[in-house]
Amino acid sequence: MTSPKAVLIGPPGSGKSTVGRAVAERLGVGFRDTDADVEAVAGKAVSDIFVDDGEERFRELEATAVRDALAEHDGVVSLGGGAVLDPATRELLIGHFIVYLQVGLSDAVKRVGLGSARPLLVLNPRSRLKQLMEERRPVYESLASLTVATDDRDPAEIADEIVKGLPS
Ligand SMILES: Nc1ncnc2c1ncn2[C@@H]1O[C@H](COP(=O)(O)OP(=O)(O)O)[C@@H](O)[C@H]1O
Ligand SMILES: O=C(O)C1=C[C@@H](OP(=O)(O)O)[C@@H](O)[C@H](O)C1
Ligand SMILES: [Mg+2]
Repeated sequence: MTSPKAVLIGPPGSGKSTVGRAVAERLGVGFRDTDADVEAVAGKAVSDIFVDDGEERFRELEATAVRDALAEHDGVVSLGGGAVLDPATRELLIGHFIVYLQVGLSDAVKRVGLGSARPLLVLNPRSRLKQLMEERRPVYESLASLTVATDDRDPAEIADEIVKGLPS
């Protein structure tokens, strides 16, 4: 049975997509990002799915993308920040090696910027991000096999720490 070497979770701007790719490179394995998988299935960007079809439809596509990635992929998988809100997804994550990337509000705000690529943060990004981070922190903490701080650290250093922390 295939199983990912690591599954990255954490809020938007914690670096899941960037660091996940770097971890996969270090391990010489493939990388999957469930947002990219959703975009491939829908044939459009996450932000367009939110606008055209609504968040609920995005969450359905996301739950399926996560389920498929966990079942099929034996490299590194990065989830979207909100994927863990789905109870069925949380259930499927049990038993996997889950890496929680921690980030403080000010680094997260700097990293996500003011662009519209993250539709949940289009209106008032700083306060929305603060709210999301506070609501979700207990969920991320409850799932984590390994927690890695990312503030004031570059992706290479974070990826090295994750590789060192993987089970042998
Ligand atoms: N540790 C880091 N330090 C500085 N910038 C980072 C770091 N990790 C990611 N970034 C940058 O922050 C932005 C968001 O990163 P991304 O990997 O998309 O985060 P996530 O997938 O968790 O939302 C990208 O522009 C990325 O280059
Ligand atoms: O936190 C969220 O609910 C979301 C995070 C995004 O992914 P990143 O965490 O990779 O930015 C993306 O899945 C979508 O915009 C919703
Ligand atoms: Mg991402």
